[in-house]
Amino acid sequence: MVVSPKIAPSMLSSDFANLAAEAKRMVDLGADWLHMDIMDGHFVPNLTIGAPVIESLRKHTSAYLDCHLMVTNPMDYVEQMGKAGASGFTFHVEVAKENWQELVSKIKSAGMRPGVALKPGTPVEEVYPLVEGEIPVEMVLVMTVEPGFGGQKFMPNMMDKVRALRQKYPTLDIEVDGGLGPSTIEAAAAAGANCIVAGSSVFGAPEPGKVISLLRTSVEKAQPTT
Ligand SMILES: O=C(CO)[C@H](O)[C@H](O)COP(=O)(O)O
Ligand SMILES: [Fe+2]
Repeated sequence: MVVSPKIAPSMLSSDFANLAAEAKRMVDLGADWLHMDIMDGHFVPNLTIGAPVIESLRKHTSAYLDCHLMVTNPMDYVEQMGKAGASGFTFHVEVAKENWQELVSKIKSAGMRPGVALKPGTPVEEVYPLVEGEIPVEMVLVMTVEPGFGGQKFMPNMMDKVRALRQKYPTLDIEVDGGLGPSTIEAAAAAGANCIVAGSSVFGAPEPGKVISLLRTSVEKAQPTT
């Protein structure tokens, strides 16, 4: 297998009042990562959680916290997110055109894994320099909905971006986020995505563990065997 599947339930769809228990439930059901959506009410028209919640959650889990920062000034969050115990720090390319090199370097120095995300309207070519940089990002997150809210409809035309990335970077972690579930995973896996964020399809299912394992099996089946 060239790249390993990472199934990341989006905690945005969890019961925030019981976050520690929800995180444990997802890990016990087979989640590889926990996807944490940080929104500032400015980059996107919604406000969620920040470093204090990551810090609280970190006391209850050793899971990989895959933090997706939908914020206008990601640089302002690096230090606090690192101290809070975030594992991955994925910022949006749309707000890091000038300073991405410094940002990636600071994310690494703060002990986190850097990733870059792109909105549906952003051309995939914009992230190539970040993947090929002197200090490269280690994951690209292709948004398959407009960022801001869970429960939206998957945009299949975003798979062209995933295909282009996979063709260019065979071992890169490529994450898809938004509207992923049993009815859309085949398209994403066939295009080459290996990190799968799923919120409403997991938390809304009668048996979330079955959805997690279905997502994993789809990614495994789509991988080349050599
Ligand atoms: O980044 C996000 C929204 O901006 C969420 O991670 C995403 O929407 C997950 O939710 P769902 O699987 O329900 O679409
Ligand atoms: Fe997300």
